[in-house]
Amino acid sequence: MEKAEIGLIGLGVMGSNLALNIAEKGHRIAVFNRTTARPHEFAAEAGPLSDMIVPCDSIEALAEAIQPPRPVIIMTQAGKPVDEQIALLRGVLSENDIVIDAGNANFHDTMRRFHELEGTGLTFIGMGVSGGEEGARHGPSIMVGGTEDSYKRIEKVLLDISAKYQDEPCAAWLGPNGAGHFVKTVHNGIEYADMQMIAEIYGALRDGLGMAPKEIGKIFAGWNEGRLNSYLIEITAAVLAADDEKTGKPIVEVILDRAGQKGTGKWSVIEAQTLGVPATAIEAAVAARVLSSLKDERLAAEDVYGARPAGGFGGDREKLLADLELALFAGKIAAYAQGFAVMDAASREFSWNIPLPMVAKIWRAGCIIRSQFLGTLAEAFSAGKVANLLMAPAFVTMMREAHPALRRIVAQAAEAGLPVPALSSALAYFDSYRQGRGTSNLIQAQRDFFGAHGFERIDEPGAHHGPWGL
Ligand SMILES: NC(=O)C1=CN([C@@H]2O[C@H](COP(=O)(O)OP(=O)(O)OC[C@H]3O[C@@H](n4cnc5c(N)ncnc54)[C@H](OP(=O)(O)O)[C@@H]3O)[C@@H](O)[C@H]2O)C=CC1
Ligand SMILES: O=C(CO)[C@H](O)[C@H](O)COP(=O)(O)O
Repeated sequence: MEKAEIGLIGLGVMGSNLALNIAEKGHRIAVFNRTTARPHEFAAEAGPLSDMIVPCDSIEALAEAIQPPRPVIIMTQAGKPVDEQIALLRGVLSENDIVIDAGNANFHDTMRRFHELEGTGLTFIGMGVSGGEEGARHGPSIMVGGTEDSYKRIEKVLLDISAKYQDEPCAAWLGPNGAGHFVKTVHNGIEYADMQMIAEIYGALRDGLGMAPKEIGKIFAGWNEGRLNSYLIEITAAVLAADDEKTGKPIVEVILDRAGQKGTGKWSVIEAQTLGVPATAIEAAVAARVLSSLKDERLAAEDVYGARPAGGFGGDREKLLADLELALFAGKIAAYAQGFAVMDAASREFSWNIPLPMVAKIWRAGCIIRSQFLGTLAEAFSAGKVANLLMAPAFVTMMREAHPALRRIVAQAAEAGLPVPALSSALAYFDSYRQGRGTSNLIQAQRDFFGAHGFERIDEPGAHHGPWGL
């Protein structure tokens, strides 16, 4: 039988769709799965693509089915399963073969795995894939970390299967070892912030203005035609328009207000803190998911403190809706500024040299946060390096227009008792970032007072102590 060009382990949601995508683009693929009946079922269900798929019922059969040097994609649950699959592959692969982890790995694991395979003759690639089920099937955004040489060896397949933005493939090599998975982690951190801010605006429309889901859905659909045009706004409109088959009610009304998480948002925040980069909107979004999970405690607290009175958002309705759209846009700018600052700091810390304009470019299509906004962002980064996205001339213009609306919405929400943690964190970040004279002179003095930590003066260099008279 003709040998396959590439292998894949893990025929779950992402792996099976990625395998179909690879097969459809003309690359013969060998597949293996822990539940060994699955590869045969999968190949049988693949219709006209079946001829391009080689089902394997053992890891040995997988290795045997691929033409050396073999690239093998692992698309299993992240963590221990990946280490287990690598251990199995080490027993059957040989010199120059490439092991590619395409799941949502923590980049520290990716760096460890990369170093563990050094000197074995095998090479490791950590590859972030975004786009969910549909993206994996028809074109995801692909963020690759590893040696440039190993990337070049799989580049053709990756460019073929990736999403295209105006014919430009949304796949790229972003740097050595952990760079690809780090970028995917921050992508997800930004995704958390985007989703949380959208949910906060939904809350303002639902609880502040008393609007019904379908009405809110139409507003989001309208916004999707303008500056907020993005996949997440588009699916929000679709979700709000959908009815539950069981009850006939809007589906969003029967879904519990408790969201789970798998770790990438939290990792973004941990790495931001470790690198000393403020990522307040992402932090607020992660915390909001945690708070959402405390459903019973929230109900008990509502009993104790009383529910907030309904409504609370007033004034001219058209102006208010325009403010809500602009507020979401301003929050988005701040969240992306934070995410890109985190990647920039990591790139310097780990000497990855991540091409930030390229990151923005490969996020323009295929991934969950794809948007018109990322086109503008890619142009801004390509025009020259800036300390922060908030300092890029195009974004200065946009933020000047948008931040007053964010301020009005956060103020109204606070007054009405409606939580808008990500939006208010984004505003506080912006206000702190553009405040030439802050208040940390007092923090310096306090630290010196209680711990003799010393402080800097505005009028002479060196460390000084205050007249505390202790
Ligand atoms: N779903 C999404 O939208 C996205 C997911 N990802 C990431 O892709 C990866 C796969 O996710 P997804 O496809 O959604 O997950 P699924 O749960 O759909 O599939 C998981 C796959 O992993 C296999 N697996 C689980 N545990 C083990 C183990 N201990 N040893 C070997 N194989 C194992 C399963 O095999 P079996 O059939 O035997 O159970 C199955 O093939 C994850 O890292 C996820 O975070 C990335 C981007 C988007
Ligand atoms: O990577 C993804 C999208 O880009 C996955 O869907 C991921 O699971 C999303 O994160 P979480 O489950 O924590 O919401």
